[in-house]
Amino acid sequence: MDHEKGKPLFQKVALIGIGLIGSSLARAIKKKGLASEVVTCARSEATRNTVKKLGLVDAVYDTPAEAVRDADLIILCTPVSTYDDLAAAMAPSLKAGAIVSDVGSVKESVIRDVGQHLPDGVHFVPGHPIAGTEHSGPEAGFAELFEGRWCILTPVVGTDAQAIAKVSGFWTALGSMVEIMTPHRHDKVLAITSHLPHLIAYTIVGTATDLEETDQNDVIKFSAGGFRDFTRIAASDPIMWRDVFLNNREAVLEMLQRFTEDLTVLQRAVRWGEGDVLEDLFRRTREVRRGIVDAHQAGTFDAREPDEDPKKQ
Ligand SMILES: NC(=O)c1ccc[n+]([C@@H]2O[C@H](COP(=O)([O-])OP(=O)(O)OC[C@H]3O[C@@H](n4cnc5c(N)ncnc54)[C@H](O)[C@@H]3O)[C@@H](O)[C@H]2O)c1
Ligand SMILES: O=C(O)C(=O)C[C@]1(C(=O)O)C=C[C@@H](O)C=C1
Repeated sequence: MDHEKGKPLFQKVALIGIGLIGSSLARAIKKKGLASEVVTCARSEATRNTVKKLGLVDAVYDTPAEAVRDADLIILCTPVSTYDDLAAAMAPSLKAGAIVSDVGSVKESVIRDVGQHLPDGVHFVPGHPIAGTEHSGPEAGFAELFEGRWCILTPVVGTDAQAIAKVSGFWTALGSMVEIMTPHRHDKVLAITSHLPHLIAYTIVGTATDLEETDQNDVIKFSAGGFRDFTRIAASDPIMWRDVFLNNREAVLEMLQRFTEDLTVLQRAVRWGEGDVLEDLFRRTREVRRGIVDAHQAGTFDAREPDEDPKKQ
């Protein structure tokens, strides 16, 4: 379903949560004219005032129930452990035919937590934009965040095809490329491509900061290259990531097990001076990186290099 320029895809969009992802959506929807009205809700008066000051939406409510009234599209944009309570709170106020979606970084638990509360006649099309930064809050968002990025949709079998097409058209209009997959596959793929890298970054930065004070000072002083890249990832929102690991436990543990075995092989190679083992792996991984860069250049992959993102410096 293509977005006809100048014609909104939805009358009213309600964003539940307005941090990095919610505020980026608000900015992008406004910029591209995808909705006649965009509203949100926030728990604290301070956040409501910030959102008003930034002019991100048409109205800011205190509760999700007020925000979703008459909305055609509702997108949950809070940490995934909040979804259960939020879905319960907003369910009685949803209009018939409304589409509920989300941006959560895990999908099986979200389908379980949200799906149980939605009334008949409301469509649920779970989503996950593979786009973000280490920053959080309403000031951190930007309208271009989703451009050239993948958005994965994980509707369950039997979901209304028109609702899926509308959500897919919405992300395409935001500049994303859309892929549909099962929630199980999503959680497994993201466990290795996103969740484990974050866990490793949190670990390595934690290990470095647990060193004796003199070593620690040098770590900070000389952190220009690889370590600095890890610190960017390890600066990501603690609550969001706590919730990811609590809600994708099995897939993360499976990937962590494989990772630990591979790390042990490398540990052994270092200990016994097995240069060929190290060189062989490093050659293979360099090819993976080159493949990703080539795919970027051919436009068949995530179109933007991370370094091009001004908010990530
Ligand atoms: N940050 C990323 O890189 C990224 C990328 C893709 C998807 N996601 C997903 O997007 C969602 C939001 O992440 P974010 O990066 O925007 O986080 P964020 O911390 O920037 O924003 C979350 C917002 O939700 C609000 N919030 C928390 N609990 C709430 C509640 N009970 N009711 C109302 N508001 C509440 C917070 O106050 C905050 O403003 C998460 O589910 C995350 O998994 C994040
Ligand atoms: O680029 C980053 O800073 C991100 O961490 C973004 C990233 C990722 O791991 O790729 C993080 C979490 C998401 O759910 C999707 C995207």
